Amino acid sequence: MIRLERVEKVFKVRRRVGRLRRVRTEVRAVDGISFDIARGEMVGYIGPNGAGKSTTIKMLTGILVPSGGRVRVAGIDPARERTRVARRIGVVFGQRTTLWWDLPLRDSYELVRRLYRVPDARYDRNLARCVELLDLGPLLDVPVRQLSLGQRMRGDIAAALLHDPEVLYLDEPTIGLDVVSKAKVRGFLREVNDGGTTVLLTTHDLTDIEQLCTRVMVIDHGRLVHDGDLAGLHGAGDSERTLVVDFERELPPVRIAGARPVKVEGPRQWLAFPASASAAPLVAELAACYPLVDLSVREPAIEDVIARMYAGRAAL
Ligand SMILES: Nc1ncnc2c1ncn2[C@@H]1O[C@H](COP(=O)(O)OP(=O)(O)OP(=O)(O)O)[C@@H](O)[C@H]1O
Repeated sequence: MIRLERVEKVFKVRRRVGRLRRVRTEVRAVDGISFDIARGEMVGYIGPNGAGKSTTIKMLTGILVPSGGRVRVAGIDPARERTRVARRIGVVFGQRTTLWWDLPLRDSYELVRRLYRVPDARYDRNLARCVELLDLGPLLDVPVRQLSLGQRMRGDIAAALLHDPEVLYLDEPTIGLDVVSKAKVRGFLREVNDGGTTVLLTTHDLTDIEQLCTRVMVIDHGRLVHDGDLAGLHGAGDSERTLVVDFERELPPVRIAGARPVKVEGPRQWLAFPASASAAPLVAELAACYPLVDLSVREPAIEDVIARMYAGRAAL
């Protein structure tokens, strides 16, 4: 469905040197990336800030023309046939809305319908499904500017799906959302993918990846440094997850096999354990041996996982 062959994107920029001089330099935002994504896959695309994720997605939509290599989406070259590719893809940028700010959601959707010439029956069916699964009913007549971030995000995701795209690109779809909204968005994306839509998901939240993607690609300095499952990524860098545990009262740092105490703050304690291991036996032991009130599992930051991955390689 998506094929990249040695794709490059080089930006020419002018940099200030000293007070008066400016020199021309190049930024290699994407530096020879190749990958294939099959129809129906849901793939995570992660990396630190400035790694080249957005640039890749912009080349997949045809907004940016590659400096080298070959891009195909559903067999189409996006840079040459931008309108044709637009009918096959949906895009959600978490940080920006594609909706009309002053219009109610319903009117924005109507404009999308006309823009893509979506047949009435198909539009009605898709809208009804999004309204039901994303709880948009009470929001349809509210102007976009009055929506909360989580509501707006759900509105944006629906707008991207009304024309039945075969491929969905999501750039940080859960950024800034509370736990409930995140769960709603993730549940919906799972349904969309189960329905056969190919999804490429960019995120800084490893929980998104853990809950949604069987495959994750990591980009750093414009290069692909990992393509495999999340456990493989954690394993490559010996990264750690953290159990955040609330006890009934203050306790000395608890010691259980397979985890190490990291921090104690009143009745709350943080315990690190290998990210590739299951949390279940640790939770069972804590529940059996200590006065447990609440517990959650935190994923490591993507930056930490990548730093550990490099450290692991350097040690080989
Ligand atoms: N239009 C542009 N002109 C010049 N340089 C650019 C342009 N767009 C991106 N870059 C540079 O290309 C590199 C990759 O940027 P990109 O936005 O693709 O990263 P990203 O992985 O999406 O980062 P983030 O997680 O912060 O969104 C960065 O060094 C960035 O400064």
